[in-house]
Amino acid sequence: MKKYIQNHKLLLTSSVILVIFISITEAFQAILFQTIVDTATRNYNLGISTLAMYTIIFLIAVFVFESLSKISNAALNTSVMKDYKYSIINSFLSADNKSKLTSSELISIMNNDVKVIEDSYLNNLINIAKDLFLFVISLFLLFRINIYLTLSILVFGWVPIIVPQLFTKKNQFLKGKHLENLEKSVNKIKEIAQGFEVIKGFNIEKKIASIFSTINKEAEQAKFKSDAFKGVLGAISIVSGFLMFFVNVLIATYFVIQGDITIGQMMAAIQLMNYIVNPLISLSRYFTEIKSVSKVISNIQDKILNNNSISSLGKNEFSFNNNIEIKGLTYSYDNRDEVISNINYEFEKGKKYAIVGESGCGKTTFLKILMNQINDYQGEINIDDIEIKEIDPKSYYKKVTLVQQNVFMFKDTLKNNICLYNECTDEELSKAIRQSGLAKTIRLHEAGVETLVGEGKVELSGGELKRVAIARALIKDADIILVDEATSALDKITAHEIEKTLINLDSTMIAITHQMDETTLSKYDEILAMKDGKIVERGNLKELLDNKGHFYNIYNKKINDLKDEIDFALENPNMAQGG
Ligand SMILES: Nc1ncnc2c1ncn2[C@@H]1O[C@H](COP(=O)(O)OP(=O)(O)OP(=O)(O)O)[C@@H](O)[C@H]1O
Repeated sequence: MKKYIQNHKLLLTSSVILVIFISITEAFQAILFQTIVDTATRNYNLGISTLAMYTIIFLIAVFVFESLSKISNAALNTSVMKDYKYSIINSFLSADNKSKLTSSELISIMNNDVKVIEDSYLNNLINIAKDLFLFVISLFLLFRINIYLTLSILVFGWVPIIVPQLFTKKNQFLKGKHLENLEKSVNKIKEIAQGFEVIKGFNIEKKIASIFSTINKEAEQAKFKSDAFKGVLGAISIVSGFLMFFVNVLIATYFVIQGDITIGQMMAAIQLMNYIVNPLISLSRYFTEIKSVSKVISNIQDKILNNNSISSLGKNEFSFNNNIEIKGLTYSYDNRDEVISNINYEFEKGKKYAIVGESGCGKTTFLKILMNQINDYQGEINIDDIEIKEIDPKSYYKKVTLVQQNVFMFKDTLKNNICLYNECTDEELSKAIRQSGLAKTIRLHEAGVETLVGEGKVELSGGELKRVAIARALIKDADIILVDEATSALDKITAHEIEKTLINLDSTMIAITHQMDETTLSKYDEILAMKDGKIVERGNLKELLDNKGHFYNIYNKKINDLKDEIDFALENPNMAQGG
């Protein structure tokens, strides 16, 4: 956090200078007060107009310094928090997949933790500067009035500082619990918003509302405990402050009776005592709050800002002219069972490969490794003799693309969703639209490529989303397209069309497919049949069917499943239509 504040030295300096001026004007109020009272009690001989003029100067000074100080503080807050939030998002985007936070954790950090830091750290730093100056100036002025009063304050003044420090740990603990529960509550709210249709569709509104109610109750209770403890802590500070204040008022009264100070000086001393006592109370609170929020700051630092960026891994430029050679590729999540087990294979440039296999055999994991999303595997993956880990990920992602099962859409225009905020010419865009088969969709909407899509806007069908993903790959002129079940959740005709579109592209394509129809599969140069993390068979469709091995079994099972589906639909036309 210090680094972010230091980056705005000018604003920090102006904020500190302005609070010094505020402290001086506030302390001057005591002197003005003393002058007025001593004039009233005839110790001074000043006219009312002179006193009025002093008062007006004082009011103008307060207005100018207060407003300038607030503006400067706001500018400092805005600039520091802007940089801090940017760094968090930047670190989130540079993190590798393993150390990435979940979306709820990120939202919670950006909404809750950052706000706590702004309120309890940044604002308190300026408050500390202000109170410190007010304390020093007031002490100096009081010293000039009476040395014994000053000494008494210096002795008793530590009470309100020391007492709350005894409770810092408990305060930190309660604040931590509050944030922890708040995060759980945010997660649930997000789930409710995302799962709206499932909740309605299965009539579980009441159950979900009741689960939320429990989580929300816990969050509110944790907040209450933290606020209540903070309140009691504040009360303890205030009482210790009052104790010190009244002891000193009594001492001042004694000096007036003795004739050592005037009534005006006593009034000024009381005012100055306020300016000494109050900062002492506030300072201890500010320090306690800063200490408790430092845990939140170090948490953000550890969780996200200290993440190793994946861009620090490889340095070589990506180039693909020959082949991808895989040797002894083995991988297991968290050192458990092997999900990918000793794969040896060679993909050749320009060819189309289909990966088939039963659910859970490791197809997606294999693709994630090829996509450089997982890089703690054993074995080697060499692209034109350069190991993927040695290739600069930025240059890799320029030419390798993944068409995922779920295509994420930004709430923006179709054009921006295809070009993904990169410059792309009208010709490039039209070509990508034509080749991906999106032209019909775009013609349907009046605004064409400027049509707003995404949640709450035009929602694209499953097939159209897949076509957007293909258009993205075409726009970046990808050398390698990895496809993770591009046709899942699509009807047979659309699925067939999408797969046909992909097969007709020039790029090298490695696609997980569940399309067990002869027409599609026969178009692939090679089919890889996977089982238990291994490639157990390879060859073109005819070869694999002739082999009558693992692929043959999967293929036949799918065909039989399809036949059963058709028979069921014929026997139960109503149910089939409904489902
Ligand atoms: N992030 C993860 N952490 C731990 N285990 C995982 C993780 N992702 C996948 N697995 C496990 O690894 C195995 C292979 O999963 P993978 O998704 O690669 O299979 P798949 O063949 O693509 O399955 P499907 O066809 O159902 O998508 C499964 O047992 C799965 O539970």
